[in-house]
Amino acid sequence: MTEKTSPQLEQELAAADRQPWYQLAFPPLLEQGYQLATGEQRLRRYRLFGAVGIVVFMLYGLVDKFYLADAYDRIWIWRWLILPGMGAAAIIGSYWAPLRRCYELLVVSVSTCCVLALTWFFSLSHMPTAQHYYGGVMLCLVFIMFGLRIPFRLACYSCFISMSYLGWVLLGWHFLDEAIRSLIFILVISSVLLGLLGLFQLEKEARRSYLLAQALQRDHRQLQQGFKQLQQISSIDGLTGLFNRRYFDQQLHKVWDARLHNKAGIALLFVDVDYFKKYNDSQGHQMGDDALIRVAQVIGRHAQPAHGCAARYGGEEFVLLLANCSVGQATRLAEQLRQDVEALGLPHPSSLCSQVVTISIGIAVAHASINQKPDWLVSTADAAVYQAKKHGRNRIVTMHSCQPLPN
Ligand SMILES: Nc1nc2c(ncn2[C@@H]2O[C@H](COP(=O)(O)OP(=O)(O)OP(=O)(O)O)[C@@H](O)[C@H]2O)c(=O)[nH]1
Repeated sequence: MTEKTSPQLEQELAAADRQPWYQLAFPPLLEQGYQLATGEQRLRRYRLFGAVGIVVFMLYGLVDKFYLADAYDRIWIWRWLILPGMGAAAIIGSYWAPLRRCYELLVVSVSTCCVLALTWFFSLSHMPTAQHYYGGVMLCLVFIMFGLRIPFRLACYSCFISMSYLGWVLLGWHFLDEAIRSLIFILVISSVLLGLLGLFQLEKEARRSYLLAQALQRDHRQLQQGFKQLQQISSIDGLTGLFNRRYFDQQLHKVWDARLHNKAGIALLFVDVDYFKKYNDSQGHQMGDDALIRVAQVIGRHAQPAHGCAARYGGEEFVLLLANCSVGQATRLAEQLRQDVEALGLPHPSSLCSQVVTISIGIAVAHASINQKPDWLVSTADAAVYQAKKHGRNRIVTMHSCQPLPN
């Protein structure tokens, strides 16, 4: 079965296509799908980059010893224990399902804490070397944006909080020249703005790719549905709903080829409605159509879809193909079919053989063989039905190949 695109998803795909360039969120159903589709990948990235980030953050502890020597006593515990511990806890927590819903918030919180801590570290020091620590702040923010690649919206919050605290610290950091402090702030804020712009583009691209993939999947589903409908239309008879001759021909060859090395017999029942021209002439064409539909329904009930098919061969002629069928089984089934049609009791006053609509059935049974073509079944069943007509109609005649057949 091809999966159908839900109308809501269809609408949302169209709406997402018209979204303004600055909008990053999809409509609800699409957004849910996007989060689901990318969730695992993001989680893996947070774990891997988070672990690398923790190691790098701790390595800088060696630098603190020389560059922030006067504040090292207060810093080291944060640098070596508290912040790496928070990071490690967040990574371990990612394996705990209830935490996954708010996991991104946790990642942003921990990484923002690291930026704030870095800013706090150098604000504690009065060594001239401390001013170089703005580079660390920048590095940390770039890592959050392009290493962890957190969502743009959360990155904005993180940058806003970090920049506010940095600005506040720089304002009160009087031992450094005001011009240098302004330069530091401008450098950091401009790199943050450029970073955010890049992150916005990255997220936009990722979302556009997802949208494109969804639209392609939808088109693929629609094509599959259309193809299936076309296949059905091209193989079904419009009046009776049975398969048409085209489909029957294909099935006959398929069944025959599949049983070339099989001992089971293949039976073909050729069914012809008796005196149907007279029925049409007396009852009218519309009634004739109705009678064909009723007869077709009975024939359809005797079909075994897994091993053959029932089809309208043309006009008032039908065929019933039965694989794995002996002469005895085919004859019994044909007799039952004949009786069932008769039992419909469709009045046929102009028939010369009965008061009701009846059928004649020609049966051909054979083993599939490379020395014989499957068309043999059709011509033989046709000849058999001709015999049935000749001998009075409303009867069955069986013919089979000269090779031994199962009874
Ligand atoms: N109502 C209706 N009639 C159809 C349809 N297709 C074919 N027929 C009619 O079926 C009749 C078949 O007539 P014949 O081939 O002479 O066969 P018959 O009258 O049944 O005679 P026997 O087969 O010898 O009993 C023709 O009158 C066709 O017009 C159809 O779709 N609807």
